[in-house]
Amino acid sequence: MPATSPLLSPATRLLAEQALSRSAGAPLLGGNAVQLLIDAEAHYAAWLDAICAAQRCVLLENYIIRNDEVGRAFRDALAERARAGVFVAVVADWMGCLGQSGHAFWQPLRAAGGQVRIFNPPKLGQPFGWISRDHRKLLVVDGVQGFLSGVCISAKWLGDTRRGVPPWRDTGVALRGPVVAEMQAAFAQSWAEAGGELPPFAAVGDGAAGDVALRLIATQPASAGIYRLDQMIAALARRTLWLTDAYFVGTAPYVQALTAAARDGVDVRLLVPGSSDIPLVAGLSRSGYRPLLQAGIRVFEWNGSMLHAKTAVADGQWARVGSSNLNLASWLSNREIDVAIEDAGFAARLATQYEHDLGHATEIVLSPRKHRRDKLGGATERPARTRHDGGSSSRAATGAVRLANRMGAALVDRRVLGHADAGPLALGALALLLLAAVAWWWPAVLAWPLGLLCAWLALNLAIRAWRERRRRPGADN
Ligand SMILES: O=P(O)(O)OC[C@H](O)CO
Repeated sequence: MPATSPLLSPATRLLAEQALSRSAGAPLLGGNAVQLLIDAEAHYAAWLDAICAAQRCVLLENYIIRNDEVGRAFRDALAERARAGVFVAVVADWMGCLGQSGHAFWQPLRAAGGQVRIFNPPKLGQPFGWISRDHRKLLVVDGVQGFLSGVCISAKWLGDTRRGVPPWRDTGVALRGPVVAEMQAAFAQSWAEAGGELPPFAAVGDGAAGDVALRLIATQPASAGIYRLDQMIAALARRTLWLTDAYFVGTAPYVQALTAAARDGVDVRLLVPGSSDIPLVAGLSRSGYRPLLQAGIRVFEWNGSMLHAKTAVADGQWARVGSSNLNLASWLSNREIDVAIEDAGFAARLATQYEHDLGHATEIVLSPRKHRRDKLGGATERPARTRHDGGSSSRAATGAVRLANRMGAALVDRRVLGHADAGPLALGALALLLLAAVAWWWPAVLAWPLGLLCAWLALNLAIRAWRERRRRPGADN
């Protein structure tokens, strides 16, 4: 499947290389060194070590940076480097950080000379602009060391020993080599999007640091590189495709790609949280298991506090690690950053970790009457649930999209619905019945919010029209 796979002839390999480059929108870069990072403790140690040793610049972009002991350790390390004359720039997402950290949290860093930009706060003229989030987890230091991951900066990832909550399971990588210049360029785009250009830096180290070939896929809203790549990998996999995801809500084309691979005999596995920080989404994700299981895909639920990793490993040759969840928010509307690695050594390390993770997971199997959960050998009991503070843009979106998909399919008879669709459909029917009752007896309860929504949209459209009218002709060229 991947271009380097020994399973392919040279001609097929060339074709696969072309297909992967075009679908990802990213060329294959050789000469890199990659280190696998497992769980937040290893991440925070490596990230803080790199920040504390920075001599020229630190570029940090993260969806959530929380005002707790972990967030403050990062902020203080960044402030110390800024005081020492290092260029420090931080992009944090407005929605990810909502209720997690505010203006006052960043004051010490700004006072030390560091710069902080909050990505995409609500703006007049963009009533649905909030949907697009900066969901990346990226750190670049001195142009020579880069990190990307699923890990945010929050003590939540470390668990809570007093309450018996183990650390979250998450995955990232530390990178050196030519890819770091690409990571820096990806940060520069987010920085510019959040308010203005980065100052020019001295040339970054782009010399070879190892022998790993990879693609850096830094997506922007609607660029969909990861969406195309995920489907392409499902199409090209020949023996194994092992996926881990925190908020899986597959679209029909993606589920079709996975089921087609499984029906061709590919060993397709999906590892998802058993106890999610968003129980509603976990429940809705579960309702999508049946078509996967019926096609022969093996589904596993993690028994720990929360599985937050976003990884894929295929045919012992290809691996993906990063911030993208397998759902529409990540595929189409967010800024994400992932790395697709074509290296047997790295793929073997990730596959070994996957098998280790399955030792702490419960396999979900179909039974004639209901789903039955089979424990794997060595599986552990599920610990206490995680706290439900903090938010992901994926969460509400994934639940709403799945429910809307089911209802849409039922109403227009677009696809065959199964037993597992009954629950969401009944929920939708109940909600619509309640709405109908409210509209009948208390119309003002619906009319007022609808009127306000229309006024709000009208105001935003008018502002947008006014701005467009004031733009100089040709300003887009
Ligand atoms: O959107 P994610 O995947 O970074 O997840 C964020 C967490 O859900 C925060 O609780």
